[in-house]
Amino acid sequence: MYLLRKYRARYGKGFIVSIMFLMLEALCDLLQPAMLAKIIDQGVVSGDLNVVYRIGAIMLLITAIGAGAAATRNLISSRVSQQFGAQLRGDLYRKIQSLSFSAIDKLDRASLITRLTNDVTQIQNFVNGLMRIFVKAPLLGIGAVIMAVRLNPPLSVILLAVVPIVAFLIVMNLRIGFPRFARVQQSLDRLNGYTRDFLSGIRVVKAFNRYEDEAKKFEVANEAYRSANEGAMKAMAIFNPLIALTVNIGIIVILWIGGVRIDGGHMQAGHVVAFINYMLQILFSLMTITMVFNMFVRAKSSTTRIVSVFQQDERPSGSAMSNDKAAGAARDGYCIQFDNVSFSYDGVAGEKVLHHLSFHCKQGETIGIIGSTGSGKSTLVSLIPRFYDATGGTVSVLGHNVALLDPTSLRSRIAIVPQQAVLFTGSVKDNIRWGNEEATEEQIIEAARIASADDFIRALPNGYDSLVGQGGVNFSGGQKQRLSIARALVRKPEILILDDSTSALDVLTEARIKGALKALGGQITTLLIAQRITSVMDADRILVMDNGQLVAVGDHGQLMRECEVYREIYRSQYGKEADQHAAAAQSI
Ligand SMILES: Nc1ncnc2c1ncn2[C@@H]1O[C@H](COP(=O)(O)OP(=O)(O)OP(=O)(O)O)[C@@H](O)[C@H]1O
Repeated sequence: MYLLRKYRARYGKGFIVSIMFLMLEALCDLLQPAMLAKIIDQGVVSGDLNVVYRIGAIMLLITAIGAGAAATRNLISSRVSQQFGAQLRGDLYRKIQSLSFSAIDKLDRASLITRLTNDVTQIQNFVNGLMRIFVKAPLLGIGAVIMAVRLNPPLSVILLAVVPIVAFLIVMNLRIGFPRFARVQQSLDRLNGYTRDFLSGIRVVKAFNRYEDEAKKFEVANEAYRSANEGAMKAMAIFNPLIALTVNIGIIVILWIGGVRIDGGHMQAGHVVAFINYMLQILFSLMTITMVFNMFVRAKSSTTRIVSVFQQDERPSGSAMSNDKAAGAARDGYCIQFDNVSFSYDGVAGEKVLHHLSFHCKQGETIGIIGSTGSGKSTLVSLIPRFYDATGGTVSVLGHNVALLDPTSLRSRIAIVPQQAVLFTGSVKDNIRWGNEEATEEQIIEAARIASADDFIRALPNGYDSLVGQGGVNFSGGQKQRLSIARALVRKPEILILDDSTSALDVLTEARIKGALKALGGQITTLLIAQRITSVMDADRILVMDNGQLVAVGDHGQLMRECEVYREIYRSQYGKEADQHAAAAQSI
């Protein structure tokens, strides 16, 4: 119903025109057996060739009209269903892009791919089926019953026995088929999930020689998919022949009774032929209805899956951020401020990942964030661009409470370089420009220079026009990170978040990038998450995270004197010398 309402206005007209041609086609089909009866009874049996020619010509004309209607209907239905499918796929894609991060976390990525491809195709096929055969089948079925009753009321009693049995078989088929087709979709999701995991981790699989295990996992999923499909097909394989058998028994009974009645002079041979034709039309329509109901069952489970995406929460909304860059910061002097912030991925009642954090930083400062793995560093920075909303306390950017800001407007001020560098297929230049479509050639080169990427890009055979393979396969981890940093810088952000995105760089290159950022003279406020203590040592201030708590804030010297967690991290990375360094720091 949801999809029907959404697309009725746009495709309703084409759908109705197609159905009208379909009705014309069904009418032509229905007239044929009655005319055939006339040819046999009035022409062939009485040897009147004129009747044969006259009615034969009319039959030809009706056939031509039917064929013309079928061709037109085919053209319209194909166009309407293709356009509908393309729009549904596009709308779903846009919806997925607009989903909030929590909604994306809830939906399995592999299942999103199946929804965008297979599920949309199922619905598109069903819509096409509706316009091609579905409406024709009941029309033809009901029309054939009416024509048969008009032709010979006593013989049509046989229909009274056949039709209810077949209707019962169809209902049973649907009841058994629906859960089976739903299982087919679920197993396809799992198969897609394994395929995606395997392909994205193919290097690791090869490095660990895990082909066999991965192949086995795939086989299990593949086998489950096969068995689910087989189960669904079995239901069809049993019921369709049962329906055909019932109708064929009906035909035999007609032939038998018809023969007796012709012998007794109560019926003409042409009527029996026409009656059998109508019976075959009824069989065709019932078989078609079963087939389309099966399509309906698949389309219904696909529709449920697609509608559940459409009903997910979208990105939160809010008011646009003032364009006056200084205005916000001037109000309280802080670029970023966390005030008693708590957060849980499962809403207010869920287990907290961040506990009552409070800190602030001024415009142009560099803030290092360090802490053990899983301590909440990435979660903390993801609250700044409103990827998630804090479940307690307030996060402010340039003096504005982010919970009241429009995320697009807020994110236009922020650039984030994620842990996993993501590159797209295209040229190096395109990849950097992706951060800011309006960036000039000079700005791209400048961003690459600050990110220490300019040298290696120029050394490539085609420089900035060199091609990046899918997922950046032809670049090293450090090169990918530098290109990602350049992409972030070309946005000219006020806030730059580097989420462990210098981990693949050697210390020297990392120092060069930090030096170049510093040389920008405080235009950018930088939050730098790092595992290596050397990465954050020279930051203006360092936040030390432990188990979702902010245990200390200070510069390196201060933390070495006052923070045991920080000293512990230092010790773990510097070994024995660390204690001497710590002692020296404490004496400062
Ligand atoms: N999308 C998510 N849904 C649910 N829990 C999550 C999600 N992302 C992270 N977590 C959980 O939140 C906690 C903090 O994770 P986070 O990624 O912020 O830590 P981190 O300090 O950045 O770790 P690392 O240094 O390993 O990247 C972890 O317990 C993690 O399992």
